Amino acid sequence: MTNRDTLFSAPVAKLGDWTFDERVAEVFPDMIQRSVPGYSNIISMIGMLAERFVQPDSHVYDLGCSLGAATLSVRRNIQVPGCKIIAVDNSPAMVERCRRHIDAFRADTPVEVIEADIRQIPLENASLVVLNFTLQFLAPEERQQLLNTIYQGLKPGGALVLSEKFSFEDADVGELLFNMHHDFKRANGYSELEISQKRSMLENVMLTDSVETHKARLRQAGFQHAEVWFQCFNFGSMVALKAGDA
Ligand SMILES: C[S@@+](CC[C@H](N)C(=O)[O-])C[C@H]1O[C@@H](n2cnc3c(N)ncnc32)[C@H](O)[C@@H]1O
Ligand SMILES: O=C(O)C(=O)C[C@]1(C(=O)O)C=C[C@@H](O)C=C1
Repeated sequence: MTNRDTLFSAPVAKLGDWTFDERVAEVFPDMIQRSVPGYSNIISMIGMLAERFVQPDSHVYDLGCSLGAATLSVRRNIQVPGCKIIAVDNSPAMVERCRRHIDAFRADTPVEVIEADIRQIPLENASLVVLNFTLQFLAPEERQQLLNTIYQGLKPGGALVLSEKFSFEDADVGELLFNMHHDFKRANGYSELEISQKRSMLENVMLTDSVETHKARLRQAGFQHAEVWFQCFNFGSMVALKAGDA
């Protein structure tokens, strides 16, 4: 059973900044499905990427895991000895539901769900790191440091999956894709009021980058290869690779 997102269907007198609180966590599966074009494809394909990249006796990190959708997709798709998935989120409401959600399914690979800030956790022995629509919620000046830490925590041959809402260097394309995203939300039953109230709440807390900016940061962190593997309108996912042992 998923609850329908009607959080912003009535006018809100004082719109504050966006937070991942109890009310958002309660409707999150419906909200993200109706807000992010391609979300369920990305979740399924993260499982396929896991099948290819997860190494024995290594860690998988799901950073900003929310309710654990990417973690579950990874876990469903790997049969690797000695592997552990570490799912991290700093929203207590998300973490509590994530633990229940993960425990509802049986599987061999252990999952540790940690309530913590992803800017502060140590990363080690990783073969796969997932940042599925999370980096965009860090302040832009903090993004490089996290990517550096991820690169250093990855084993040779490891990969980072980085999904984001993108901005575009070409203003006309940017406007088209922004409008297509709004069409997508309308087609999924969101009203103009819901769309504009959410947009204004996200304005200060979700600052998007272009694919070019992401690539430059990934290169700077040390990743030898990075490319977009999925895109729908202004949402997409990149994969960045750390070279294997020579
Ligand atoms: C859009 S959601 C991610 C969706 C999720 N990865 C999925 O695939 O369903 C962003 C998540 O990042 C978390 N988050 C944002 N900043 C964080 C931080 N500094 N440390 C830990 N979690 C953070 C939020 O609490 C939220 O649950
Ligand atoms: O840009 C928007 O309108 C969004 O709704 C995006 C977005 C996201 O990309 O994380 C923002 C918050 C919610 O977690 C779901 C989707």
